[in-house]
Amino acid sequence: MHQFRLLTRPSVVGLNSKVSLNLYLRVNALRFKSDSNTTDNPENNGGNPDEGSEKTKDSNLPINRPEGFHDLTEKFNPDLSSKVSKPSSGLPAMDPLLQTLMTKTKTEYNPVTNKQQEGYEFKAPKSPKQLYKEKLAEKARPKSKLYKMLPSLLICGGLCWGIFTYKYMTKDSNPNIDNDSELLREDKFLPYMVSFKHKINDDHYLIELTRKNRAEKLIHNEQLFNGERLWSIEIMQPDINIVRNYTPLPMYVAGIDPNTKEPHLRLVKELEEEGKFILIVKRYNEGEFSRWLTNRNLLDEIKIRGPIVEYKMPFHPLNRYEERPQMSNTLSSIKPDPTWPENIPKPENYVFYGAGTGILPVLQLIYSPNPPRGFIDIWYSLKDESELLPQIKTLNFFAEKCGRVKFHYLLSNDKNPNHLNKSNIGNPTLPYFTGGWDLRMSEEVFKEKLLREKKAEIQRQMETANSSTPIAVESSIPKDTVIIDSTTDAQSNYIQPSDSKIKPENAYQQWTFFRKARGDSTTPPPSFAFICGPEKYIADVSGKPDLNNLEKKDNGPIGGLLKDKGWDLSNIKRLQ
Ligand SMILES: Cc1cc2nc3c(=O)[nH]c(=O)nc-3n(C[C@H](O)[C@H](O)[C@H](O)COP(=O)(O)OP(=O)(O)OC[C@H]3O[C@@H](n4cnc5c(N)ncnc54)[C@H](O)[C@@H]3O)c2cc1C
Repeated sequence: MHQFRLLTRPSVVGLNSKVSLNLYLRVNALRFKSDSNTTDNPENNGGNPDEGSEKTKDSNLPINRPEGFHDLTEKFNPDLSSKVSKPSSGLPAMDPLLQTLMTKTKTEYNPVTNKQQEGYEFKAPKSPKQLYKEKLAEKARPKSKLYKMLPSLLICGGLCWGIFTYKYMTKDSNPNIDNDSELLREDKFLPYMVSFKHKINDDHYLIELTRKNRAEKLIHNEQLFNGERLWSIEIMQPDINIVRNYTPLPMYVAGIDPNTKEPHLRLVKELEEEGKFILIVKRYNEGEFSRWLTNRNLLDEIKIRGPIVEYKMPFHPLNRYEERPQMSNTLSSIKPDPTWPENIPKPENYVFYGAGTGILPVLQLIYSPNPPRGFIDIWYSLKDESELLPQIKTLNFFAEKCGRVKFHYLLSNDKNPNHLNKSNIGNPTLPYFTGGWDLRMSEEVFKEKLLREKKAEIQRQMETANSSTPIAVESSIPKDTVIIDSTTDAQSNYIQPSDSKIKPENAYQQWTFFRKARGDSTTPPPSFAFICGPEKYIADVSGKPDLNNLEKKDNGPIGGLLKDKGWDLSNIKRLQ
């Protein structure tokens, strides 16, 4: 019974024939040994030695016939196992070696992984027909999506590469293609077009210029106009290759009056409004360029380079604080100035002497966002009032009403000469800010002011409080502190009192009720002067400028009216 079980097991688990045979022989050897032991032991046979010898005869058959495996399998055919031996008292003990063999890991036999196997099979070469069929089957096999899209992807890639190469190669060769995304470039003329033209009087024109493809160019949020600098543009006349400077104003045409045909001008306030500006051009009959420019028609292209910075406002500590609000088209919408810190030097005040189109730089300054915080006294010499657009006159009036500027119009013609004279020129004063020393000084002034305020507050409290509860205040103020009277404080005229409960709604209210009312209406003395106009005008007012040097620094000696009043090269700027 046991013999049969062991014999059949290799075929069940699928071990290879060699292993089966080996296992079988070893098992039988053990079995026979075990059987012989059993037969030798009369107890195991139920004490019958004859029976035991008979059984030995039967069970020894495989040893007597050792010819081969086939004989053994025949002999131990499973059918023979039905021959049940006489039951013994107990199962025979299993040999430990046999047990380990039986528990050995059973692995599936795989001929492919058998490296020792050698094949001598001859594979006949495939016939052309077979090969053809295989090729067809290969073609018919379904392909991945990417594989199918590969040709289209390659074509697209090739096309993109071709377009890019073409654009790159023709980028600079074709000057008419506008590849620049800037509104203005200092080193290159960019295309603008005439978007509006209006004749102001016989020889003055208003021209609105708009950057070509402006909407695309606004993505960079370029801010051209800022009251911190005075700048102009250079316009090129392509036919005769000459260039002239013009001063753009931060304005654009928002509409046209149907009756007067005059343009409605709006100030450029937001970044989205940039890319447009207006020029006021005087046409000279002998002037080649001004004639060409004023002859341009609507939508004509004009090449412009810039911004050419003519003057940059020097640094002032107030620049770090809130800006002065920009002018507006209505007086009530001009926001009041912020309350600037008291311990900072006051902003500088200026005087501007301009003639004809020479007034335009100061208009650019006061109309731009972040206009100068100081006061500007403006002396404007002009031949005829008609050369001034009514809307510009109105804006100038608004600026005056906010206490930012004062315009003196000097109308002068051949019949009624009214030139700038000595009486119109004031003396220069020292600037409020000249460097770090000023900051230290102003801090001291501020500390003293705080002490003074504290003392005043405590005195008020003492007056109103019950006499039974005196407050010890004097101890908080150092004994050697010098208290300056508020009327001598240089800052007091400039800064609106911070404890004021009524806040002005606009710049006009701020000026009228808070500053002017306190006797602040007098023109503050200027510490810097600008002179701009025709050559002769500049020479008469301040002497002839001389820019013939590498740094383009004005070395021309001071002269004219300004020299007599004590001005020098350090506090003037001649814009020619
Ligand atoms: C920084 C700067 C900004 C300027 N901004 C403007 C501006 O916004 N609007 C504007 O119209 N011009 C402005 N100009 C002047 C402008 O650049 C030209 O000089 C002017 O248009 C004349 O050029 P033109 O070629 O027609 O005349 P030109 O051929 O140069 O001169 C011909 C004749 O015109 C007369 N003339 C030329 N210029 C003046 C002048 N300024 N005053 C009096 N007579 C003159 C002279 O008699 C001269 O002989 C500015 C100049 C500078 C330097």
